Amino acid sequence: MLSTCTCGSKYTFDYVFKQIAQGCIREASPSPHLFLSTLCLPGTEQLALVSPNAEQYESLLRQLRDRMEEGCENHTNILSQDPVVKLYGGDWGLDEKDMEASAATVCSMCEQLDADLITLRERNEAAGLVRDYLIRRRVGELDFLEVRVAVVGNVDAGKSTLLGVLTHGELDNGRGFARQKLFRHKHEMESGRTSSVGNDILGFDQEGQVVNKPDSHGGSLDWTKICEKSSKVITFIDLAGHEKYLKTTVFGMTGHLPDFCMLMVGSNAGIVGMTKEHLGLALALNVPVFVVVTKIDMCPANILQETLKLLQRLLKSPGCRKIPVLVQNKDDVIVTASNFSSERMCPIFQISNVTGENMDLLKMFLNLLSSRTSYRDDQPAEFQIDDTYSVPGVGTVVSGTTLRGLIRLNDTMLLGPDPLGSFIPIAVKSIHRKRMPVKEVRGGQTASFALKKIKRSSIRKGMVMVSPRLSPQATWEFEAEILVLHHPTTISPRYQAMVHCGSIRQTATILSMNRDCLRTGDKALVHFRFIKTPEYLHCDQRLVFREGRTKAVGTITKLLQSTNNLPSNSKPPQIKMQSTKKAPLRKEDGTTAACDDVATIAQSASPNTHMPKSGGGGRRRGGQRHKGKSQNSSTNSTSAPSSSGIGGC
Ligand SMILES: Nc1nc2c(ncn2[C@@H]2O[C@H](COP(=O)(O)OP(=O)(O)OP(=O)(O)O)[C@@H](O)[C@H]2O)c(=O)[nH]1
Repeated sequence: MLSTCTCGSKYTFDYVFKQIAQGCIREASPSPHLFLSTLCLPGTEQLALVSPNAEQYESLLRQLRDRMEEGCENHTNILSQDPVVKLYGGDWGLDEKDMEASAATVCSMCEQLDADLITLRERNEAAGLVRDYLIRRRVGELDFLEVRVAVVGNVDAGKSTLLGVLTHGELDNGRGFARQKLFRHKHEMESGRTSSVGNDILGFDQEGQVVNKPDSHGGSLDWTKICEKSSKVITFIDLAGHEKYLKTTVFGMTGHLPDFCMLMVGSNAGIVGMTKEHLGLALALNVPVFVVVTKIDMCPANILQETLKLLQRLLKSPGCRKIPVLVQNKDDVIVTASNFSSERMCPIFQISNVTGENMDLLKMFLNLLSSRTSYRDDQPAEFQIDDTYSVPGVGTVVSGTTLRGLIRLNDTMLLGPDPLGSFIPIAVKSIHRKRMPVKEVRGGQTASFALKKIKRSSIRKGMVMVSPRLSPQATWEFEAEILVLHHPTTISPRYQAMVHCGSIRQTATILSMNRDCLRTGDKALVHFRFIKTPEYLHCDQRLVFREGRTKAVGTITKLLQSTNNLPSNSKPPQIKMQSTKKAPLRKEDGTTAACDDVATIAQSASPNTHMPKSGGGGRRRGGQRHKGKSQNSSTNSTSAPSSSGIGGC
């Protein structure tokens, strides 16, 4: 039987959070987790799952379906929500017979909903058995649930090492062994520093077991095999910890649309360098954060305690308003994972990449995470481009994230905006998802498309491919409500800084604002204008506005000046970019590409094409920084005002 019905009772989210904040999270009963995961019938105090009548069964089934489709408008399609159900008796615990009967009922409901019932944990309480189950919907043979996790933290926090350990299943030696498998470039091998956005994948099968099996020669990973065997794939967006790569890290956080952010902190170093900066970025973009404290094997106990104390203080501070929860056992994992998307809870893991301590808890947590993106196939499709490639024998390939809708092979989409704000019809020649050729992709999934009859130089990051149903418009000017997080002096009209919004990264000028000038902590409605090209924007999109140490975050409130958006069949004006002739496969920033899917596209087109070895994902290296610089300083043909407003009021 399921627990006492708690719907509509005092166990609200606030109550749950208060309980957690007061350290009552592991109270025997009532557990906050039960509130979130219990199925109940209205007006029933206790509910028999042992032998429900037809009406009860129908009601339970409906609730379970709703839980699985939570957050999805109209429920016309399924969100990848994996609910956790706890089976226990009214006084905490069931005898074995009732437990089996209850489990059989839930199992039959799962069958009806085409889902699997996975045992997470079983324990014996004073009054009997208690079991936690994960209910995971089944996916097609070549399909899998996708969750994106951005990995941030200061230099040397152990980001690349943890990803190496997780994805390759081999512990580190404390001297950079595990991260070697992820580095693809000589300068990274030499400096031990990540310099740009990398992708690594970790697959879980239906039972929640890791499927990654590195090749015994060289330790590379076969992404296609991982995806074939997985029902859930976690894509780690590995970001650079060094301040000089902050712009690339911001791009990774805005352009790669992470569902969650894993903030890494070296226990011996503590909250240093970029830690607060990265945490602030995740908060500004409303990305739920969990913290992983590394190197507990080499950290004296008092230093570790000090780091944890400071971390908890930071998370609870008015700026963060998080509820830190130290994860110490499977119970905590289940509680935090089921409540995580609420954004306020912040689980803290303490791990060692060298001894592997608590790695199982972290893996269990990752397996329980659900994507935050809901999708419906009937929505008009939108795809945002975060990189472009030239693939010999194939042509132009774009990679990015499907924001909504469904894109099928041979669909005609509108690609744009070009510098004049136009969108041109374009046919999708082939689609790859995590290096696997597929026939379609939907909202929330990353993909690469080979496009017909278009030069790579006509495409740039920040462009979109959208359904013609949307009649897209490009925007030069927009209004946003912004909050200045930091500026050394004052910001006034004509100030220019880089706007990061989705995969858009372009300098914009402040034309006007509803205050004379802005200082750190000020909020204002600000009128912006892009300096180079119009962009495809939406109201309510989050943005980051930054230049050096100046930082502001905000939300777009109005699109002000749109361009003529009629799809033009004329050849789009080409943006001046680097030549693509020399290298077999070149990225937009001129470095050799090793994109997830592009490698496969290239190989399928021409087996002799030289590509970096697979494994650990494609790494994109430092060029973005220089590219961004040139963008910043590029001359502008529009009527945008000059940048003389910097700092002056
Ligand atoms: N003893 C010990 N050493 C660790 C642990 N995790 C990482 N290291 C070591 O710490 C060093 C830095 O780790 P990295 O993974 O390169 O750090 P990073 O955060 O990716 O650094 P950037 O890429 O520059 O941002 C390496 O020498 C690792 O071997 C750990 O849990 N215990």
